[in-house]
Amino acid sequence: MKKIYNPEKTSWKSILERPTACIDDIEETVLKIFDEVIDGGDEIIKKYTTQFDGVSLDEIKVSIQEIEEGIMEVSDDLKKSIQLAKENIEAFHKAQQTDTVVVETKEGVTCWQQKKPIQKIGLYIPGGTAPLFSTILMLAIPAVIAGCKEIVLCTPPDKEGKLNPAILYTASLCGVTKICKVGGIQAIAGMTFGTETIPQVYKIFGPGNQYVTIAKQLATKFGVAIDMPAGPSELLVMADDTAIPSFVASDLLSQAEHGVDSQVILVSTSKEIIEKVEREIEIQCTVLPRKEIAAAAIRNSKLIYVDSDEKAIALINMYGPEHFIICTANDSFYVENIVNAGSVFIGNYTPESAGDYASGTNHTLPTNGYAKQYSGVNLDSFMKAMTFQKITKEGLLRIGEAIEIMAAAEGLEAHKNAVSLRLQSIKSEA
Ligand SMILES: NC(=O)c1ccc[n+]([C@@H]2O[C@H](COP(=O)([O-])OP(=O)(O)OC[C@H]3O[C@@H](n4cnc5c(N)ncnc54)[C@H](O)[C@@H]3O)[C@@H](O)[C@H]2O)c1
Ligand SMILES: N[C@H](CO)Cc1c[nH]c[nH+]1
Ligand SMILES: [Zn+2]
Repeated sequence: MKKIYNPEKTSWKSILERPTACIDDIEETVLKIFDEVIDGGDEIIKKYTTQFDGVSLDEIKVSIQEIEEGIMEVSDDLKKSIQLAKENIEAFHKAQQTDTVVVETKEGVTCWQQKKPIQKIGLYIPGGTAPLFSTILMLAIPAVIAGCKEIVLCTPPDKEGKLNPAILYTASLCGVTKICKVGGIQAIAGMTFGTETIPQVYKIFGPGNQYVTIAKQLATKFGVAIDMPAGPSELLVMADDTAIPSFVASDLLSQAEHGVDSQVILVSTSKEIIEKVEREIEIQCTVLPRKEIAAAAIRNSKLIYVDSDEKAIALINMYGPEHFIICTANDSFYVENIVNAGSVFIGNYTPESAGDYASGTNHTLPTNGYAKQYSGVNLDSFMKAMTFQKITKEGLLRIGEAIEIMAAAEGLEAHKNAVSLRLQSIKSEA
């Protein structure tokens, strides 16, 4: 891990650099695959699945038999754990439902706003190096609460062309019926343009590696909406000398093991804590099954010493981490002053893994600094806020003249007429 003991001597830009590839590096490949999928549909999806996932698929859609067999393979312990997580995620996302907002802005002029579900959505579930069935909970649960009608799920197959049983169990538990064995850029192309098997959707959700994330971003040029750029995982821990080094190291490694392009950062006001955490990372990393991946991500990562909380928070807000853990005595300072982070974890006993799986919050979060302008997935992500209005004759008499004057000032005579004709009619009745 790169050690930075004096941020004043290093440019903040270089401190905050991320290892993710930039859009230009991948754009050409994505647009080529998009073009081919538009013309060739399922055949092209299968061709790229062979190229990138190393498997030749007979069928893209998972059959009912495959789902039933998968469900039987999942242990009771895992089923119970998934159900506990589901309860918490459901409770937290149900509580995000809002009532219709109704306002009579002037007597006779009633405006209201009501949320309506997005009818057709696509869920991308990462599966390149680990089958992230927990992401199904994070996406399908709010989608069902919102009332989305058509939910398609895409996730990469393994080398035998199969999906992990826990993916099949969780999808079926959450009410997803159409599951496609396709990942990467080709999955995003399928859901953006539609193929014989994969339905075209209005909005694509879900995290993924750089290929998936950049494909999602480019897909928006073709009319589909996306939740946000949710790419390689990140964690920033702020620790003072009340932090527990082994806990901090375990949190940093938890996000480092996601992928070689993940990045984890420790910011601390204690040089001693930095040294201890660094040693703990070395010890804990060696026994991890994914130690090569974690070690590669750790090489992208940084240990930063700062001499004040004010400097620390300025740096953290400039970085905008996906996950932010606060392990300091004065945690309220950071809670009050953090403005750019996807999800915040407070105290020595709030591991980031809790939010990844089971506390109730959503783990699909903005990365790469996008926490500055995007929220993580939440119930509203699956809905549109539609507005309605109803105006009585009396109401139009109250606001009509203002509309006429404004329309005339914009030089839009037809707009003015739409009011004037009605006002004349009302006045002639009186
Ligand atoms: N931000 C979030 O909310 C969040 C949540 C969970 C996971 N993640 C991230 O999701 C990612 C999951 O990555 P993953 O790779 O395990 O699974 P993935 O499903 O995102 O990607 C796998 C796919 O990438 C494609 N691919 C691989 N190499 C390619 C190449 N050279 N060219 C074109 N396509 C290629 C393949 O088609 C493969 O199916 C990790 O980076 C993890 O950190 C982020
Ligand atoms: N930490 C990931 C989001 O960056 C989510 C996840 C799923 N499974 C384990 N972790
Ligand atoms: Zn994780």
